[in-house]
Amino acid sequence: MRKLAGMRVYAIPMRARFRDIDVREGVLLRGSAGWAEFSPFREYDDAEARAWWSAAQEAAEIGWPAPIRDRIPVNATIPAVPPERVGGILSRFSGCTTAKVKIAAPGHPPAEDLDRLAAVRAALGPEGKIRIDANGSWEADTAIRLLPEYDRAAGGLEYAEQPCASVEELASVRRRVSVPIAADESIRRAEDPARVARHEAADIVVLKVQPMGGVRACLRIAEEIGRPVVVSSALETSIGIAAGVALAAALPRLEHACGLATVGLLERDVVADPLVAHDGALPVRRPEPQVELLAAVEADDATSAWWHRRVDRLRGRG
Ligand SMILES: O=C(O)CCC(=O)C1=CC=C[C@@H](O)[C@@H]1C(=O)O
Ligand SMILES: [Mg+2]
Repeated sequence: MRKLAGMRVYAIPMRARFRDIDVREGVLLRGSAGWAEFSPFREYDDAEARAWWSAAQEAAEIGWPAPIRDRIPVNATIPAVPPERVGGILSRFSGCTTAKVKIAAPGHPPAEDLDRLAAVRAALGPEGKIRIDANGSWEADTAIRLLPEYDRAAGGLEYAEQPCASVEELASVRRRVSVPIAADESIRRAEDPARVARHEAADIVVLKVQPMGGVRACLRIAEEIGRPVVVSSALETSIGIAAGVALAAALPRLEHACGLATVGLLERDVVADPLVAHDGALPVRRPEPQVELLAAVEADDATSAWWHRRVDRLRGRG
């Protein structure tokens, strides 16, 4: 098996479990345009991972469109943790006045979410903005019943991200509740992201560079859908986050804080000057990995072999 020049497989523990992930894994590779990250989640098949590979190719070999802003406002991201952990997690997001809170984790009752939301509101104060993300867990009826309760517990919600799985359910919930609806999986895991717009299923769309196939692909989708965009991460190192920053920097309009401050959820990073929030924003720049930091997060042999096989299949050599 031929190894890509400069290809490194990393494994980095998360500070708190996030979407059932305790250790984030992926590949960093260097091309003529710079370093790129390729980190589709393990359970995704090759068909789904293909768009992530295209995004890495764009970063490595082409680069990104010119920025029109130099600072990206970002939100804090709060995993489904008990309320007493909220303060500690928020402290990793310097100056962020918007928080996205994970809710509806399997096996956890709504009461836990409501306590978490109250703790986030207490920490942010009345001016803060709170959004929630259910990752499509609720039936439409449940969403219609619970969203007003969550709205009250949070002291007002900026929006609810993907409360239900299907576009039809999102549209029906949106017609019945006053909390604005954002679409995430209905964009990034859909054959046709524009269905969200045709069904009037969302007020806001969440765009992630890797699953959507790159910065340019995201810019095209944003134009086609014509809704306000929140650029969010796929839980990358600063190398992958830089692509999200490039998208947020190139969008014609950016009205909401972006979910790009997630490097703080990882125990380590691969660059000396990580893309973490300062004063509630990320700078628009493209950091380079450092040799010693790459060495410190190097995956074990079995993990590395698994990722090399995945990359080889996507490059047509598997
Ligand atoms: O949007 C954010 O604040 C951070 C990114 C984030 O929440 C996610 C990143 C990667 C996988 C997802 O389960 C999750 C999401 O659903 O938005
Ligand atoms: Mg989401």
